[in-house]
Amino acid sequence: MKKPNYVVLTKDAIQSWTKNANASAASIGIWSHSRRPSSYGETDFLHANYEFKTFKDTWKFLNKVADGANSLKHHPTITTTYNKVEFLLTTHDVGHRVTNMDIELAEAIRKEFHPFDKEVDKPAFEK
Ligand SMILES: C[C@H](O)[C@H](O)[C@H]1CNC2=NC(N)=NC(=O)C2=N1
Repeated sequence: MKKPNYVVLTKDAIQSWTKNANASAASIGIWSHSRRPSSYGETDFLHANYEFKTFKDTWKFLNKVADGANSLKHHPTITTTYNKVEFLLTTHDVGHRVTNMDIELAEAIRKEFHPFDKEVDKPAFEK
């Protein structure tokens, strides 16, 4: 399969994206950039946690994300338990760095979350 032209992003470029993305988020769906050792060596990734009202909503969302990832040909690492979802986004093809494709996928995830955003009870001070 043909691979996209990946652009490995600088720390500053990633930071400016997370800052902008998080400006409109409350406590759910905050994106951050981290680096940690893994079995592949150092791994750079974008990270976020999401929360839903029900298990059913969680999987409605996850199925949309799966469709989006398939279209983009870029796939997230997902950990999910009941109403919680954790994403790790990194680009394997360039040695586990954060690229333009991770940002595109993160944007697709953020978009899919919109219909669910209002449903989750937020602490009173955030309402
Ligand atoms: C050929 C195909 O597009 C590539 O193997 C894609 C598939 N999905 C991918 N997903 C992620 N997260 N990183 C990749 O490097 C990657 N590569």
